[in-house]
Amino acid sequence: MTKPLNSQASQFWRLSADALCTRLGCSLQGLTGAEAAERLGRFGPNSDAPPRIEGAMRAILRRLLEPLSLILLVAGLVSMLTGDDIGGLIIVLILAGSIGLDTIQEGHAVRAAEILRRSVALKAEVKRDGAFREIDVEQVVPGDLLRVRAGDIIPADALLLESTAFTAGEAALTGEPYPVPKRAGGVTDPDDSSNALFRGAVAQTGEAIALAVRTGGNTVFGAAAAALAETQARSPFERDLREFGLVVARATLALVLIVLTIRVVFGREILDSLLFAVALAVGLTPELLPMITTVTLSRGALRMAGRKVIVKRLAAIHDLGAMTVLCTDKTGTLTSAEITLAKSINAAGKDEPRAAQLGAIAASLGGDRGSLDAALTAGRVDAAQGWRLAGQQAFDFSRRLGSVLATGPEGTLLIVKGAPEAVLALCTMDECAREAAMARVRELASEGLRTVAIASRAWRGPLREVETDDETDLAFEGLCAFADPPKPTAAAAIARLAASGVRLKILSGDDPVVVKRLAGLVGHNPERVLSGAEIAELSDEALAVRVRTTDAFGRLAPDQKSRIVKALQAGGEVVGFLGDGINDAPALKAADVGLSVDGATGVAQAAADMILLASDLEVVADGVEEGRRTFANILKYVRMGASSNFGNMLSMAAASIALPFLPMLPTQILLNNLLYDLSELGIPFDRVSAQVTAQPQVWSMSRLVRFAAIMGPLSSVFDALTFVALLMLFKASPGEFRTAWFVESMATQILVIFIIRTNGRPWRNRPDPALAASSLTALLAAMVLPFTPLGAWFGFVAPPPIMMAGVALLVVVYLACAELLKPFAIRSGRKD
Ligand SMILES: Nc1ncnc2c1ncn2[C@@H]1O[C@H](COP(=O)(O)OP(=O)(O)OP(=O)(O)O)[C@@H](O)[C@H]1O
Ligand SMILES: [Mg+2]
Repeated sequence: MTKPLNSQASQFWRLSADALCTRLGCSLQGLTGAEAAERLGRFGPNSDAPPRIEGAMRAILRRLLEPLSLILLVAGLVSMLTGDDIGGLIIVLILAGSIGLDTIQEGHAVRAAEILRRSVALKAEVKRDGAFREIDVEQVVPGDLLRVRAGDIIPADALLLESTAFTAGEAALTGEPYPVPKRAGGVTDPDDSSNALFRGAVAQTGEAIALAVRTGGNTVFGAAAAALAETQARSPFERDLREFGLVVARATLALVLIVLTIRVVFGREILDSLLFAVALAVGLTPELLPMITTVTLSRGALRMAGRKVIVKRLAAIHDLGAMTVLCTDKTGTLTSAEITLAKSINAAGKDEPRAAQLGAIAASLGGDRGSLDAALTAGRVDAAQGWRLAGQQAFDFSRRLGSVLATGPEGTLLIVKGAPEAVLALCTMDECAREAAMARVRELASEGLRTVAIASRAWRGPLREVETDDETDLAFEGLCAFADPPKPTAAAAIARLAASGVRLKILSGDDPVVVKRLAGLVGHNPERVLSGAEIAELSDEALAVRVRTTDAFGRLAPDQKSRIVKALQAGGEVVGFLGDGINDAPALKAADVGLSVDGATGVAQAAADMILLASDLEVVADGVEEGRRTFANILKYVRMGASSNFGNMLSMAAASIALPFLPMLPTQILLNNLLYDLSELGIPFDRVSAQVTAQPQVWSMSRLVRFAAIMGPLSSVFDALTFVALLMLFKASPGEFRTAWFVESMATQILVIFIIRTNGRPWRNRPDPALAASSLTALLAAMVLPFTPLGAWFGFVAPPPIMMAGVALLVVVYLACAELLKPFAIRSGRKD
C-alpha cells in the first residue's frame, strides 16, 4: 500500500506551504464562499465517482436491455410484422407496463432513501469567508483550510500547517497499526510524510490545521479511502437471497430450454414455442426479488426516518430486526451526556476548587471534544485566563490519561488528568494515601458521581511536547466529581427491548462501580460488572463463555469493546453496538449493526450502519420494531414466490409438454405475470402482527427451503387437479382450458397472500387496506377480463358457468389446504 506514496507526482508534502499556495492559487487564510463554489465546479465533489441517482430514462433503458425484455421486444415486433398485430402489440404493451411499474416503484423509494442517507453525510470543518464552519465532506475543495480534531475522518489530502499532539491512524491505508505523529514543517526524506494528512485516515488525538491539496479520486488513496467510510458489504440475508435468485434463474433456463427443445422436436410452431418459452421464463425468474427487497428496505428506511433512525446501509434494517444483543456505551445513551461538575476535592478529601481549576486549564487548553472536558471547562469558565499551552500529550483511551504543559501565573506546570487509578499510579504518594484516595473515588461512585483525578508537577527545562516518560513524580492535586444522571426514558426503553427479545449489555470505559450503580438505576441490575483488567486475562474462548452471563462491563479499552462484540458473535448472537466516541469505532465496525448518533465523532458515524437523530434507547427500540416489520414483509414476497407463483409456472412447463396444445398463450402468461406483480404492490405497506415483531427475526435459508418444499408441491397438485378436471370432467376446448386455468392460476397465486402473510389464522390479522386493494383489484381484473370484448384480444374464451364453479371450488379447497399445511411449512426445526 505504500506504493502510491512513492509516485513522484503525488508527493505534495515535499513542497512548502507557500509553493503549494502558489500552485493552488490560494492563500493560507481560507477561501471565500464564491471561490469555493467555483473550485467545486472545477475539481468536482470530494468523493469518488459520486453514486449517481439514476434518472428515470436510464432506469427504463437498463430494464429494457435485460435479455428477457429484449427477446420479448423483438418477438413482439416480429409478431406484428408477420401479421399478428394484436398479439405483438399486447406483448409490447405488457412489457412497457412491467417496466413502468418497476421503474416507478424503485425510483421513488430508492431515491428518497438515498437522500436521507446523504442527510447524515460526514462533515468537515473548513475556513470559509474568514471563519471555521462545518460543511459536508463532499464540498471540500483544494485550497480549503481544514481544521481536524480527534475523532474526525480526514476529509482530503492536505499539508499540515499547525498541530498540537496530533496523531493519525493510517492503518487502513498503509497497514501501519499504530497512530503516527504528524507535525508541520519540511521533510527531506521522500518516504517521510509526517507533515501530510491523507484522506480517509482517522485523527486519533489532538488537533491540526491543514491546507487541502487534493480531493476526491485525486487523493493518494483515492477509492481506498472512500471504501473506509462507506461499508456497503452484503449481509448474510442479501447473500442468501441472491444465491436463491441465481439457483432459480439457472433452473429456469434449463427448464425453458427443455420445453423449447421438446416442442421444436415435435414439430410445433417455432415462433409460438419461442414466445411461450420466453413468457415462461419471465414468469419463472424472480427478477422482481432484488428490486422488491431494495424497495421494501427503502420504504422501511423512510419509515425508520420517521422514527428518527437514518439508515446508511439498507441491509442493516434486517440485521437490526435480527439483533439479539444490544451493547451500548453509557454516557449519552443511558445518561443524558450533559455531565456537570459536581465537586472538587483536594488530596486530603476536603472541598477545594484547585483540582477543578487545574482540570479546567487542561481541558480548555488541550481537551478533547468529549463530555468530561466540556463539563470541566464549563465548570470554571475563566480558569485558563493567563495560561498558555506549551506542550501536550493527548488523552489516550488505553492509558486513560492525558497531559498538558501550561505556562501561566504559577510558572510552567505539567497537568495530568485521567481515570483515578491511572493517574494515582503515577503520583508520588504512600500506599495509604493512595488507598484513601481510591476509597473516596468508590464512595463518590456509590453516590453516582464519576471522577477524574488531577495531578501536577512543576516543569523545569525547555518547553517541548510532553512524552510518556515525563508523566512521573506527580503530586496528587485532587479529584473532580461529575454528576451524570440516568435519562428518564432509559428504564422504560430497556424494559421494552427486553420484552422484544433484545438483551442489553453496557460496555463502558467508566469505573465498574459507577456502571453498576447506574445500571441499577435504569432497572438493568447486572450481577456483577466485569472489568477490562479481568478481561485482559481471559482467552477468547473463556471470554465467549463469560459474556453470555455478564451484562455490564467497566474500564474497557476500545479494543476490548470490540473483543466483547466478537465474543458474543462467536456465541451465535446477532450483535448491535451503540456508541458515539472515537473509542467506540472498533466495536461499531465489528458489530452486525453499528448504531451511532447525530453529532457523534466522525469515525463513529462512519463506522455505523445507522445514525440515530436522537440519542435515546427508545429510538433503538422503535427501530428494532420497524426493522422486524420490514423483514417480515420481505419474507412475504419470498414465500409468495416460493409457493404458488413458482408452482404454477412449473405446472405450465409440464403441461406444455404433456398437452397437445399450449396450456396458456404467451400473452396470457405475460398478463398473468403483470397482474401478479400488481397484486403485490401493497406488500411493503402491510401490517405485521405483534407476535412476529415480538422476537428477533433471523433469516434462514433452510426455513425458506422447507416452506417451498411443502407449499410448492401443494400448488402443483392443485394445478394437476385443475387440468384433469378441465379436460376429463368439463371437456374444455383449448380456449376454455386456457381461460379457466388463467383464472384459477391468478386466484390461487393472489389469494394465497392472505394465508401466508400471517403465521396465525388469516382472519385474526387483517391486511393493510393498500395490500387488500392491490390484491383484489388485480384479481378482479383477471376474473372479469375473459368475459369482456378485450378478453378476445388475449385469446380468452368465456368458459361455461359450471366450469367456473368447478374452478372456484378448487381454489377454495386449495386455500383451505394451504392454511392447514401452513403450520408445518413455517415451523422451524429448532427453537428460535
Ligand atoms: N478528557 C478526559 N480527561 C480525563 N479523563 C478522561 C477523559 N475522557 C475520559 N477520561 C477517563 O477515561 C474513562 C473512560 O472514558 P469514557 O468514560 O469516555 O469511556 P466510555 O467507554 O466512552 O464511557 P461511557 O460509557 O461513560 O461513555 C473515563 O471514565 C475517565 O476516567
Ligand atoms: Mg462514551
